[in-house]
Order: sequence, then C-alpha cells, then structure tokens
Amino acid sequence: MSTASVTAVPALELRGVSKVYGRGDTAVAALSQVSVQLQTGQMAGLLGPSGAGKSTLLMMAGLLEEPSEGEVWLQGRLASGARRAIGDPRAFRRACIGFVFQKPNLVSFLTALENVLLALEINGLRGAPAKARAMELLSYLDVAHRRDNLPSQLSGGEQQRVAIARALANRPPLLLADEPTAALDSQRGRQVMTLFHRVTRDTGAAVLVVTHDHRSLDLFDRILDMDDGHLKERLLDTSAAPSVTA
Ligand SMILES: Nc1ncnc2c1ncn2[C@@H]1O[C@H](COP(=O)(O)OP(=O)(O)OP(=O)(O)O)[C@@H](O)[C@H]1O
Repeated sequence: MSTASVTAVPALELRGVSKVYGRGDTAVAALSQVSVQLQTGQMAGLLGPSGAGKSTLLMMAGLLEEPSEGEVWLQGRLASGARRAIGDPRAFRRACIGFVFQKPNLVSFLTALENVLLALEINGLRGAPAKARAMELLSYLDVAHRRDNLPSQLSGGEQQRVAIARALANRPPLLLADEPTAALDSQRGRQVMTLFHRVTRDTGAAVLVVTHDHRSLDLFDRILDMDDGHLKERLLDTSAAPSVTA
C-alpha cells in the first residue's frame, strides 16, 4: 500500500488577496495580501473591529466581488479573474456557495416551505423531490412545523433557520455567513451558531462565519482575526470540547 499522504483540496483558498475601493486620495485598502485556506468540514469564525475587512473578505470568497490583486480558489479551481476555471461565476455561486446574512431576507409573500422550494427551483429541482428535500431541511433545522407560515409570522430565530435551510438547499460545499446572529438574543444566537456547527459536522461543508459574538467562539474549529485589512489566525486551545446541546 502506498504511504504517500493525500492532500485534501481546500474548499476555499485565498492567495495574496487585496482589495482597494476607490482611487487616489480616497482609496481604501479593505484587504491587504490575505492568504488563507479553509478545508471541508471546518467551521471558521472571522472576527475583528468594524471596518476591518470582514465583509469584504466574504464578498471575495463568495464571488460577489473581484479582488484587486491575488486569487480566489474554490474546490481546487481558480474562481477569480479572467483565467477563472469555474465557468459562469453566477451559476457556480448558485450551485456551490450558500449565503446567510444578518437579516434573513426571506421572500415576504412566500411561506417558509416556498422560500426553500424557490432556492431548489432556481437550481432545477421541482415537484415531489424538491418538496421532500425542502421538508427534510426544515425538519433538520427544527422549523418544519412552521412550513406554512409567512416570514412575518415567524420569530427572528425561526426566520434565520429558514434562511439557513434555503442556503443549504443545494448542498453547497461552502457556506458563508455574515453576522447571522447579530439580530438575535444570546440564547437564540447560540442556537443558530450551534446549527452551523451541526451543519459543518453533518454535511462536511466548509463554513465561514463573520461574527462579533464572542460567547459562541467555543463552537469554531478556527478563529481568524482581521484588523485593518490584515488576517491572522488565532491559536486555539483544542483541549476543551464545545457544548453543543444549546
Ligand atoms: N463598496 C465600498 N466602497 C468603498 N469603500 C468600501 C466599500 N465596501 C467597504 N468599504 C470600506 O472597506 C473597509 C472594510 O469594510 P468591510 O465592510 O469589509 O468591514 P467589516 O469588517 O465587515 O466592518 P463591519 O464589522 O462594520 O461590518 C472599510 O473601511 C469600508 O469603509
């Protein structure tokens, strides 16, 4: 048997990524030479003060913006710039990246179930298989009993659970979340963060979460600290297991 080690392809890799907004005197260096890898099955927290560049990093990782310099690689393929090897970035994004934002942004006139079905339909899944998949997701996120309710009839935590179900609809290998618990009280925030932890373990997705919530840091495999556009990995004490029963 070969003893050669197999190197896993990172779900996400930034290579020397910089982002400058504007020009001349008004130019803002939002990201400066950021290099980082995120493996499948890892949950990483992205922390830092306001204006540090966290959302900008997420935008690059999610192909919502192009870097000024450097490269974004997704699942081992160059995903940024003119030489990108992923085809249409919008189609790739729809199929391979799930997004969760601070506000759930559910479609207000569709029920919880219909919101998840919409995400499936956009990727070509309809009818009974789509309904089965949507119900599976709503059950997984403990909101199946609210499937026929409109977003306005759901609590903030329930809406965020539906938004996570929607983000997971197409089994994306990468999930990006920008302050998903900022609008929730600490208990509901912990519950939502615990769900991300569960998703990472159950689906093997790589999960990157921008957060200011220091109370849930025990749930993360890695902490990435951003300051003034620079990224630094925090050394963690891995001896303490997280409590995920919240
Ligand atoms: N579209 C833009 N045009 C110009 N400047 C921008 C733009 N987007 C972000 N910036 C600037 O880039 C820097 C980083 O912003 P970013 O939103 O990434 O920070 P952040 O860490 O996510 O902050 P917060 O925690 O407040 O959301 C800030 O100085 C911001 O003002």
